[in-house]
Amino acid sequence: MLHFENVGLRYGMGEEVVSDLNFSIAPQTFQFLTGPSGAGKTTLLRLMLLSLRPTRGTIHIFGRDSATLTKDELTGLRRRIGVVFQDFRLLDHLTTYENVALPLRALGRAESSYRAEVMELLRWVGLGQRMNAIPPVLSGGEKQRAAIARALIVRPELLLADEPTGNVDPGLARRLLRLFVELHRLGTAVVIATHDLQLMDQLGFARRMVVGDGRVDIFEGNPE
Ligand SMILES: Nc1ncnc2c1ncn2[C@@H]1O[C@H](COP(=O)(O)OP(=O)(O)OP(=O)(O)O)[C@@H](O)[C@H]1O
Repeated sequence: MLHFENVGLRYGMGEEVVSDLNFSIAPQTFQFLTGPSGAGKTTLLRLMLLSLRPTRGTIHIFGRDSATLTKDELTGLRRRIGVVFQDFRLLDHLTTYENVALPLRALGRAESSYRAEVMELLRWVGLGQRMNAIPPVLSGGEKQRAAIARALIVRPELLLADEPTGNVDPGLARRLLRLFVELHRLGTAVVIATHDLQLMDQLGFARRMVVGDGRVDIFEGNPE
């Protein structure tokens, strides 16, 4: 579903942050993206989302060469991707419930068809009591969980998450990881950027993509 061929990226006139990347993300797979701070994990996630264009090489997404996509086509493809970024990007004037329901509303679904589903997911991520709160009054960890719920609610084909358990305690991190695994089992390809070795060790089957020195080394997980 996602294929990088000789991809390189530099910001402005700087050195290449990543060079000659060649890898694929297959449907229904689970991978961690890891590596030292500043190695290029966020850059790689932004390339996968096509919010950054490679300075060289090609990226194929859902079978299409990203360089040939029109703006509308790009918007259509992005709807198939769930994203959790470090700055959450919640809408401050909407409640937590409304933020999470937004992608379903955008798909034209009637509220009666998704209300119970949204509430169940919010309870699962520990926001059952915060459904009517607006993001400015949520803690960092609560915002992060709202952003995760919003990314998961449409069961995207591809999920890209940047440090999704960075602001929560270990118990909740394990619970959120279970949610990502469940999504994967339902058919989503999951990419989680993390520094958390303990978290990665909990999923022996997950592939590890280690970013460093501009390259990505891939270590396959154990068979499930
Ligand atoms: N918009 C930008 N303009 C210029 N340089 C950038 C930009 N964004 C990132 N960089 C540089 O690119 C490199 C990779 O950054 P990136 O944020 O992808 O790393 P990271 O592995 O996600 O780091 P962290 O783990 O600290 O979040 C760093 O040297 C960073 O300073």
